Amino acid sequence: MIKDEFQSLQLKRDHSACKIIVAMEDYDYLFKIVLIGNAGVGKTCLVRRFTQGLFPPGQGATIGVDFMIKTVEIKGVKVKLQIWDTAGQERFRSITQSYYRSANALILTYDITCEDSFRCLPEWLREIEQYANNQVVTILVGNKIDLAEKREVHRQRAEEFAQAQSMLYLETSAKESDNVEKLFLDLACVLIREAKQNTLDNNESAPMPGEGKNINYLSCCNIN
Ligand SMILES: Nc1nc2c(ncn2[C@@H]2O[C@H](COP(=O)(O)OP(=O)(O)OP(=O)(O)O)[C@@H](O)[C@H]2O)c(=O)[nH]1
Repeated sequence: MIKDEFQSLQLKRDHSACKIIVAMEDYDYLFKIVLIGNAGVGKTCLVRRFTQGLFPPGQGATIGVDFMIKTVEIKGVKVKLQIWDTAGQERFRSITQSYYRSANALILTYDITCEDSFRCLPEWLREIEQYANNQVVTILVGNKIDLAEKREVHRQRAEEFAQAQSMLYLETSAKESDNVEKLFLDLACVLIREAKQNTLDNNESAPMPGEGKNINYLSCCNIN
């Protein structure tokens, strides 16, 4: 009797352990995506639009780093996206830099209505060069396209800049939900392709920051 109870307990334990393992492996890929860019360009709003389907009223500045998770399915492949939202304010730079290293993708965001946020891009690229691994996928995002009448950065100029830096380019509106889903899903698609080619940086033998290689990601996904 005691033995039976013990066996039943063992079975239950094995069963629950099994369940935990199933839950832990309930995705095919896990990717870390980090949003960077000047304060106020809309990084948090992009993340919240994608993960929660809302545009937060009176969104305050991010303090340090925040993260959210969303699992998506692309052509039968389950992809867990760990999305890190960093503070754009200069005073948090030393904290946020430490998140670049293990990122699979970076979303470098600027505000199309703010020339200054575009002018700072070379500075952000230097940060990427210095702190990210050289296989990171980088996409340049011009946010706030709902404010077309206030546009200060022409699309063509931004596209040319992105192309010169071997980055993908997309314009979004977190407010109107334009291209937000596309941004994350297309990025996931690129990352799946890279993972399949075994070129993602997920291990100790990863190249060190600054070893420098730019990558063109063009074919499988339909960014632009
Ligand atoms: N019109 C419009 N406003 C936006 C959009 N995205 C964000 N905003 C507004 O821009 C302001 C800053 O948005 P945040 O998402 O906090 O910007 P952030 O880049 O995360 O800022 P930090 O956390 O300081 O780095 C907020 O007032 C938002 O309501 C957008 O697509 N359109």
